[in-house]
Amino acid sequence: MNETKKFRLAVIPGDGIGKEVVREGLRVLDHLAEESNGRFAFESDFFPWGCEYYLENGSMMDENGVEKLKDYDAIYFGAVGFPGVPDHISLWGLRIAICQGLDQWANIRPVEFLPGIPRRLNHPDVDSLNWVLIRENSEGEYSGVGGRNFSGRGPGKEVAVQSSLFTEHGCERIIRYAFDLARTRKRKKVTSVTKSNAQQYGMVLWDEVFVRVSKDYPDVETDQWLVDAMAAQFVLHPEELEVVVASNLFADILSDLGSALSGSLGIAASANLNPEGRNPSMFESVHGSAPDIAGKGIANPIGTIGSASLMLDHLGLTDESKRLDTAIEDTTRQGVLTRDLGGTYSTVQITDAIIKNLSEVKTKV
Ligand SMILES: NC(=O)C1=CN([C@@H]2O[C@H](COP(=O)(O)OP(=O)(O)OC[C@H]3O[C@@H](n4cnc5c(N)ncnc54)[C@H](O)[C@@H]3O)[C@@H](O)[C@H]2O)C=CC1
Ligand SMILES: CC(=O)C(=O)O
Ligand SMILES: [K+]
Ligand SMILES: [Mn+2]
Repeated sequence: MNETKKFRLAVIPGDGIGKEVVREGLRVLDHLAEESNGRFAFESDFFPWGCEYYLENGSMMDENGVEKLKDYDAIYFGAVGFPGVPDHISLWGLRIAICQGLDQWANIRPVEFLPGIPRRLNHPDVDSLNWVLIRENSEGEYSGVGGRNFSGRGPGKEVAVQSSLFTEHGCERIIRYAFDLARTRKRKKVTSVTKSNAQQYGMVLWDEVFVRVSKDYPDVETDQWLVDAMAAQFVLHPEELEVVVASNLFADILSDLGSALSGSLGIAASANLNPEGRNPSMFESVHGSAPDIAGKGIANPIGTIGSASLMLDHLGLTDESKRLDTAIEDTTRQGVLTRDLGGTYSTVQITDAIIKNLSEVKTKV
């Protein structure tokens, strides 16, 4: 018998429902490893980083936390943020620290319309819709450039500066990524989203790079939109969307819109990739820690389980990834849904159903 292929995972459940949904994702991964009969295995190390850790230790993660993560094949992440710690401290101290620290510059956020889910979008093609948002994940509006409390100003006269930073290199690599991805899809089309009428420096640079790079891909159709109109396009003409590339902030907002249109924020998966493979990539749901429903056992685990599927694919376990996607689809088609989708099933029951369906699709794919 061949030697077992071992994958080392860094698991960071984080805060709120992050902990509840990562637990479920790991059950699915363990199930897949078990039924592989020793073909592969996951070795998971847990990192208790998050808001509780911050309240005890004064930082969101270990001082050399990002360095520690470099030893792993992949990072499986829940969500970060909880009342008691300001959101900008928790987000910058953990998720952004990891994404920027490990140069995970491509955030892939598919928008998928699963079967059996009440439709929020009244569109004739709704059952066949799917597109993918490519979010620039290293700079732009989340570059952290700015400041507050400039000297000489008293109460009531504060000034804050929050700048966006766009580099030609940063724009080019994410735009090329989008074009390369488009070439693998049925419809070869990339839509670029900016706001270069009002943001006349960084976004104009982005537009120029987009036009230049597009010339290397004459086989790929292109489209350019301003973000306000694109928000409407998501609702009015989603059949026009295939690969959509946008800046850090714009794609962040558009991905929540896309997931809501497809049913719920709870079903959206994502991958934070370092495409060169110099550092591990990180897989997490699109949603946050949802303090409003944390601890109730009702969070939808599909976004995080779907992110495990993206991780499997990234690790070369492509059959397992496809089977997991099929099992998720079977589960929603059977009407096994959490409350955010109008169902009554718990977080754990959704996972139970996915695992059961996995056993049934073993022979199908
Ligand atoms: N990548 C990350 O770790 C992210 C962290 N956050 C943080 O999360 C915290 C809460 O942020 P919010 O703006 O409330 O966004 P959120 O995504 O946590 O929640 C928004 C709404 O969607 C619902 N929801 C989200 N995920 C769900 C799921 N799996 N199942 C059912 N319902 C779900 C929540 O109950 C809430 O009503 C903040 O601290 C924020 O900074 C927000 C987004 C991403
Ligand atoms: C922070 C956040 O909202 C996101 O990464 O989607
Ligand atoms: K998340
Ligand atoms: Mn977001």
